[in-house]
Amino acid sequence: MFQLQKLQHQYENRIVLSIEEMQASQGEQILLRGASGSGKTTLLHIMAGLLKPTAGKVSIAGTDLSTLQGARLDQFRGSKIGMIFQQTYLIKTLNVLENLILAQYMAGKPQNKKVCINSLEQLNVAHVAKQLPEQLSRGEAQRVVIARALLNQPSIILADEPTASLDDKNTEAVIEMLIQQAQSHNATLFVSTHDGRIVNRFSKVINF
Ligand SMILES: Nc1ncnc2c1ncn2[C@@H]1O[C@H](COP(=O)(O)OP(=O)(O)OP(=O)(O)O)[C@@H](O)[C@H]1O
Repeated sequence: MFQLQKLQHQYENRIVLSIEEMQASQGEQILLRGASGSGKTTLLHIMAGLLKPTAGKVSIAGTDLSTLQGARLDQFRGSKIGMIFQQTYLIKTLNVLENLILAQYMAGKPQNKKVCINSLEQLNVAHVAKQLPEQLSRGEAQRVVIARALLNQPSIILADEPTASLDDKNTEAVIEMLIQQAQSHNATLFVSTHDGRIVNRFSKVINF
């Protein structure tokens, strides 16, 4: 369901990423492991359609991302891809619930408060629904972002260094949560890391 072919990316004429082929089947959980600067964030941004690769092709659920642009790409991303990136992209002036409703709107889905609250409940953060992003602790913000990423039942979840700067206990909890949630939604999960602590939780590890 996920396929990447002959992918290459350059920043200012410097090749930072070059991958011949990568595939994942539905529900597979994959760790992208590499040192700082090896290109993990670049790859995840390309997979999310946020960055256009210099060359190559990315297909998600049978759709070649390069065939989508503008609103169609936004809608595809919103409905098929759950993103847990280092920047949370939560809108500061909207409360948590409104941020989730916005995510439904962006995906072209009906705006349904109950579904949003349910998603927050699954991550144990329904109590912060009325709070603004700046009023959340880091752990709460991370759970809210995961709840939002899962809201529209994506077929693929992309998490960029979700355990960066977390202690061992929280690292375990976040990875457990991501794996569990991906499993229950039968979503394909890609997690990038340079954190050796989480390698054992994944059956497939791709080294950069
Ligand atoms: N916008 C940009 N313009 C120029 N070079 C960039 C840009 N973004 C990233 N790079 C370079 O591309 C390379 C890969 O960066 P990237 O952020 O993808 O790596 P990473 O593996 O995610 O690193 P980290 O683990 O530190 O987050 C690095 O050498 C970085 O300096």
